[in-house]
Amino acid sequence: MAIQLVKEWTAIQQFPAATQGRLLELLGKLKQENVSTLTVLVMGKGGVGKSSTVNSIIGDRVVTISSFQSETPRPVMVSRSRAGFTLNIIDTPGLVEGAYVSDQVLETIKRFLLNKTIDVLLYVDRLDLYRVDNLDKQVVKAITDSFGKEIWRKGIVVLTHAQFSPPDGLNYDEFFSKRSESLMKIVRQGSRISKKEIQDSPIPVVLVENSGRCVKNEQDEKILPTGTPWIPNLVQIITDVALNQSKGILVDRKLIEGPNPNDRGKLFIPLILAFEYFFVFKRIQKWIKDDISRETKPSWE
Ligand SMILES: Nc1nc2c(ncn2[C@@H]2O[C@H](COP(=O)(O)OP(=O)(O)OP(=O)(O)O)[C@@H](O)[C@H]2O)c(=O)[nH]1
Repeated sequence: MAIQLVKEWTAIQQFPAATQGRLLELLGKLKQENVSTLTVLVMGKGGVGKSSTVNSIIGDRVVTISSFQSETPRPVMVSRSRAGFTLNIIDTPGLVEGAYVSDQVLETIKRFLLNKTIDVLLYVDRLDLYRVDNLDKQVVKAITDSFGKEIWRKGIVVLTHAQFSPPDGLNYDEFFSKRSESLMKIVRQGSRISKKEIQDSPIPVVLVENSGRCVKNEQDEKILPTGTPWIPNLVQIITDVALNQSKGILVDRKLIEGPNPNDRGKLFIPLILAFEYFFVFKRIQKWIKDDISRETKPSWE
């Protein structure tokens, strides 16, 4: 097995002091909760800004932008450590090829993740799009079928291109909430998570602006149109999700090679049928037989 080289997270010093302070505070919070490693999986369609988001979080060009044009797209894990804490971010190739979810890409991602625990899933898409379609649903379904619907309890929907101006007449917050709602509907449908489940543990939707032209505040931090410095905001939500009640998803052989994790209950169907046959059907049959044998013939027969 190859030894994973964990580099020191020196690029954190590239961030403005305010961002650096906030990030170190969040790492401290994780360590306080006895979390010393965090593995974040980044997934989504091609070209939505997955690699750019990884680079933005690390603060350096650690993965090549649009690097997955080669013939054999492969996931890449970037590991950085700081003050005894290790952050692993796994960038993955776009899941869609042509008009379909690529089984081959999905398979490569699953095998890459073998024996790793996913603490947080960043499901990346763009803010500046108006529609969701069946392909989006298929992407969510493919992720769910691969890792089980519990993965969404560790999920964050990340919307890139946040510095986008909605067309005339549409207010930014309104556009954002419409886009989030339609994406959330797709996540619900693709993962077969009920409305109630989502209400009980909502999946956060977080804005990101990877462009070098992102507006900055007085402290030199990259901000969203709402004024929020987005890097500490994203890391804060990653921390919250990592520390939530749900356990991380361990990608073991059973998960990769076994049946669809959402269909596991189906294994019990033959057992339930056998139980019904012997304990319900057979018993009723016996009662009827006993009843017939006990029956006294009416006098007119
Ligand atoms: N303006 C703007 N451009 C972005 C943003 N995020 C990514 N881009 C650009 O979008 C293009 C695709 O970005 P990538 O980060 O390579 O997207 P990806 O999802 O990793 O793409 P694949 O590797 O093909 O799966 C690049 O030209 C980026 O510079 C963003 O938030 N704002």
